[in-house]
Amino acid sequence: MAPVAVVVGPPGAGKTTIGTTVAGLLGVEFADTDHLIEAKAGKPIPEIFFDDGEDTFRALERATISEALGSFAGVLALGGGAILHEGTRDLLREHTVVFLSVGLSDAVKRVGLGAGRPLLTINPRATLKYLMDERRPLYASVATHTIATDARTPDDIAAELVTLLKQGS
Ligand SMILES: Nc1ncnc2c1ncn2[C@@H]1O[C@H](COP(=O)(O)OP(=O)(O)OP(=O)(O)O)[C@@H](O)[C@H]1O
Ligand SMILES: O=C(O)C1=C[C@@H](O)[C@@H](O)[C@H](O)C1
Ligand SMILES: [Mg+2]
Repeated sequence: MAPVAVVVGPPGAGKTTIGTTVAGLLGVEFADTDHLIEAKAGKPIPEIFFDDGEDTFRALERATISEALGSFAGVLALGGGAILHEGTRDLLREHTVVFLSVGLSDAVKRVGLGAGRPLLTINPRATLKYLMDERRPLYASVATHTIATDARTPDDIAAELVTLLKQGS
């Protein structure tokens, strides 16, 4: 068993929004690894970062993704930084992985002040630019499909993704 699609991209790319819509259109379940991790840890992500540190969070994230890749058949959205972990990138080989790309100005509008995002609490715009520049090649390296999302509605993006999945290309 494997997800019909794994959705990756930076904070604000629309992974949760598009993933939920696509799952609805396909009649399958949607899951977000951030929520699975919070359930497993019994506390919110900012608390995991604060109490245990980012390395512990990334290890927990990798274990959660590994489990979901083998047991979940719906649309799976990953956390924005999941691809930073080499072990997680390795897990994604052989899966259908969709990179939702977004430029800095649309991402900033969508993320707002970064509330609830532990890595974006200070100067969200500059931090987001840094994160996106660092991560873009990593998202691209795991992606089987890339969809540009700037200035497009979630419904339009979701429809393109469903078409890509149905084509199996
Ligand atoms: N294509 C879009 N156009 C305009 N707004 C969008 C678009 N996609 C998502 N949004 C809005 O941007 C915000 C962030 O979207 P969403 O939570 O889906 O992103 P995400 O990639 O899951 O982020 P995170 O990595 O923080 O989980 C939401 O308020 C959502 O409604
Ligand atoms: O971009 C990131 O590194 C993160 C994104 C969120 O989805 C969460 O996984 C967490 O806040 C870390
Ligand atoms: Mg999300």
